[in-house]
Amino acid sequence: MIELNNIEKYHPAKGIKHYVLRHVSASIASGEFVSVMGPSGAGKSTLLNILGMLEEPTYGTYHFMGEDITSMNERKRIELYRNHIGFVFQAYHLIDEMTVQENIEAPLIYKKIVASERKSRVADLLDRFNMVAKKDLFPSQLSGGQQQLVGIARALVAEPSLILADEPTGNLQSAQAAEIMSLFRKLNREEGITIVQVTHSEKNAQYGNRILTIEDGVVRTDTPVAGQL
Ligand SMILES: Nc1ncnc2c1ncn2[C@@H]1O[C@H](COP(=O)(O)OP(=O)(O)OP(=O)(O)O)[C@@H](O)[C@H]1O
Repeated sequence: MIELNNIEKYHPAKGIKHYVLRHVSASIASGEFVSVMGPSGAGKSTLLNILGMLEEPTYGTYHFMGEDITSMNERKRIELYRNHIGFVFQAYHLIDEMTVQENIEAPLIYKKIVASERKSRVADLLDRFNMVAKKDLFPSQLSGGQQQLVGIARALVAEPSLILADEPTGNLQSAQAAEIMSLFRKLNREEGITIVQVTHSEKNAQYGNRILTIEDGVVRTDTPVAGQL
């Protein structure tokens, strides 16, 4: 599903190249659940943003589902993103002025999906996540764990093949974090959704099948998880 070949990313500042990623090559197969770990500032979020087409690498190539993203025009890239990728953020990034229901529905409006289909998909997700009673509340009226469930429902509503999650439980208590990780495991195992998450938590990383560690922009280790949770 994902093939990164010799990816480099730097930000020029005062004539000096500040490298964030160097010589990153990696492949992720469909159906995997991969955790990206490493110290603060190592380049994890940058890597995830490149995978999610939110940032472009300075050099190297990125193939997603067989297509070369690095040489693709923006319109096609956005279409590929909308059809295949769901992003989950640490800080949820919900729209404060929209209700739970409207937040979940938003990606379908961008995809120009008709209202009846939108309503039915949103209703299914609300039901699945036990949030029917909360559908008319605003994000500020929910707990952190509930807000993240809405964030995940919004990522799922367009039926993505890949979920990218940047510290999805970073703002949550451990019980809520475990609930979110169990949900990811279920989506991965039962629905075959590929997941790549950035995490600082050893425990969260054990829910996946593989751990990539990054240090100073370089992939240091790539190891399977023994005794996956
Ligand atoms: N637009 C930018 N301009 C200059 N430097 C940047 C920019 N974006 C990121 N960086 C630098 O790139 C490096 C990697 O950032 P990144 O957010 O990918 O790290 P991270 O591993 O996700 O860190 P954390 O765990 O703290 O979130 C950091 O040193 C950061 O300061």
